[in-house]
Amino acid sequence: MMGSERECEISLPVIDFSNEDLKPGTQTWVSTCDVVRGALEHHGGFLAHYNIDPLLHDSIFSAMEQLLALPLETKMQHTTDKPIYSYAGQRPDIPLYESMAIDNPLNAKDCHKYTTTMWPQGNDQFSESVNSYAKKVAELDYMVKRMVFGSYGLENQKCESLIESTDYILRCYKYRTPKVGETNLGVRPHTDSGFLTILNQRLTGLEIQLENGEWIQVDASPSMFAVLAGDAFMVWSNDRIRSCVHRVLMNSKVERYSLGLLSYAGKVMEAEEKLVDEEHPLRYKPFDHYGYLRFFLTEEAVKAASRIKAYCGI
Ligand SMILES: O=C(O)CCC(=O)C(=O)O
Ligand SMILES: [Fe+2]
Repeated sequence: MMGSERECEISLPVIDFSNEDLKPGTQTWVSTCDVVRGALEHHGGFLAHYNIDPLLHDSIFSAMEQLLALPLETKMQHTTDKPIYSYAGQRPDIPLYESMAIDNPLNAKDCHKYTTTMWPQGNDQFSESVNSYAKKVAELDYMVKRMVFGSYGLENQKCESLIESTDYILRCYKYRTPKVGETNLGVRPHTDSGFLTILNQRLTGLEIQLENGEWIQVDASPSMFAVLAGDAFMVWSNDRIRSCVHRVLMNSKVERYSLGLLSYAGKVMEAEEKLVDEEHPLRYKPFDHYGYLRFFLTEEAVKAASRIKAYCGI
């Protein structure tokens, strides 16, 4: 199904990224670029149908179950110098939630290093699954970014240099089931602080808020990926694209696992100059993504109506 321009204004399109005809230069590519951009401008996201090898899907999810089943002290080890939580959880306001981040999962050596921190005796299956899965989902990330650049009429070279200076994180989420009387809130409504987030969930629970305020439940399927713009994409696009509001509700009787490939700008980034004009005056100062992540948890940020505007809005 390919939503028309009108359709993607009212609902979240499901875009088929496994279509063989989806190659730069084809008519399908050109029309898909516009649907991708339309969905990101209206809702901050869309759903992507993207096939991954079922064996890889099974192995990455069992790898994540193993990881999150490690003792808390093991999971809480410091694994990155970046200002991100390598382990997040044990929060009284969202007691069901836990997550762990693997820094630079596209690099086999970094996957191996992370793995030996968690399993000093080694766990090749874990590090290989992480690396293969991240590489496969990164292909989708590149395609989406190329399409957005294409739809705005920007040179591909600009996209290549953005991708080159991008840092990736693979974050895995686990939600336990609520106890009697406990909230079923997994994660409260929020936008992500990154550039683009690509989520795949093992069980339903993820919900996306449309432009009109309506909440849409995302289906759980190995080939269904939610592609969500984060605050940095909003900065880059000078507010043409909005960051996607989403939340997680635990409505199942078993633990829920979900996986996200998150991208961050590794270099100071400015709003794309071609997206600044009289009708769209410059809205942001140069943006230091890691500076933003450090700012993100300060009291000033928590109090702000918009954290990104508080950090670098003009
Ligand atoms: O569990 C999920 O699928 C997404 C979690 C999420 O949105 C987040 O932690 O930022
Ligand atoms: Fe999120």
